[in-house]
Amino acid sequence: MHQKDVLGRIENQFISGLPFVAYRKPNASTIHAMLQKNDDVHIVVDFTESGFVFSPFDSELETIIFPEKSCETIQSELDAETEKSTNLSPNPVTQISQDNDDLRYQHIELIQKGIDTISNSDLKKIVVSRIETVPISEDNPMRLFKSLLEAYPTAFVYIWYHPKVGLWLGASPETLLHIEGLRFKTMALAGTQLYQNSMEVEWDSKNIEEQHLVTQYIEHKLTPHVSQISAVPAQTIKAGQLLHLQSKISGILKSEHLKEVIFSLHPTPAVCGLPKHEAKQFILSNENYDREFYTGFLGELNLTSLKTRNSNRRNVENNAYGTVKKSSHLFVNLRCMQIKNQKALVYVGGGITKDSKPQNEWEETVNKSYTMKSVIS
Ligand SMILES: C=C(O[C@H]1C=CC=C(C(=O)O)[C@@H]1O)C(=O)O
Repeated sequence: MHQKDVLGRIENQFISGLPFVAYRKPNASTIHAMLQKNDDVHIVVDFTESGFVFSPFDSELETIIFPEKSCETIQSELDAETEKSTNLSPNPVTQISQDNDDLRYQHIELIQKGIDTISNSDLKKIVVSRIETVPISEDNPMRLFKSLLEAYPTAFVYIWYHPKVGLWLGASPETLLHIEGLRFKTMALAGTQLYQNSMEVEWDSKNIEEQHLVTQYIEHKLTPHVSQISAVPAQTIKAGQLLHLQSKISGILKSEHLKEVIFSLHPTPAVCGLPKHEAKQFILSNENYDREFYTGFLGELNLTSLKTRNSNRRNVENNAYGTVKKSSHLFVNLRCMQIKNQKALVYVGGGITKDSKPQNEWEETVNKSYTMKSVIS
């Protein structure tokens, strides 16, 4: 299939009010889409199901799945034109409108409350977030999806729709879990600064410590579930016009049962805080809005693929005996927006520690908001 055919099929699905997801994995050139055949809301029971999952921030709430068996799956390679990045330039942080003054005041108050709570408790980190509402004239979300594909080739770019739940788009830089058989990969992502034409940047102690806390937490939480685990030292990575610190963590799981592994991580300190329970309580009582699926996770769950034994083998007969491998590829739902009533609800947040400076943390959320806003206006 060609890209325009896949985009045409998902557009028809949208017009018909039927659920679908379309996505492109980081640095990949294939668009995948799953089109559900009716508008039932399917809920995950135990994470042994196969399909595409969409899970909210609050892990007490239900995870939605487009089950593989209830969907038509289609795919296409990206057009050459879509594949090359448009290299969006960063919008200046100085364009702050009157509306933004109120948002700024409220968010700085929340950040300060986070810092005070950390100073007077055992909390080490809290990720506080906000929502920004942007009017949109665009009535065709496929164009937004196409712009995201063009702008963010290294991100997990998606559009997800269910008529009974909502319409979401995003370009996430963060893998929650990638599992093939028993092998897993994940990452500890934290720390943010604006990209200014160089990857050779210095990180201050606040960002280094914040990212280190995330790495330690992930290693600690995964230890009971793995027979092997290792983390590489943090590196600077680019996500749109932002830089983050990232450590890659990988190893071997003890069992294929994913539910415990997923929820030992989710929500990670990259989106919630440390200790997890106390940070989540702070968020639910103080943010004053519902994160819904922002900082939840989404992606392929238990999809099967046939791996041939050895593609170099001369013995063609042997190649016929491949092994069926299950794989899951889940991403954290960051740098995302929900489209509702001709408006884009853009979600942004950042990690607060005892060393946070409220004005800097505010500006960080403004910078993060441009990942979505740059494709809207
Ligand atoms: C919570 C967000 O980012 C997280 C991921 C990377 C860096 C982050 C930070 O520097 O605070 C956040 O933990 C967001 O983009 O809304």
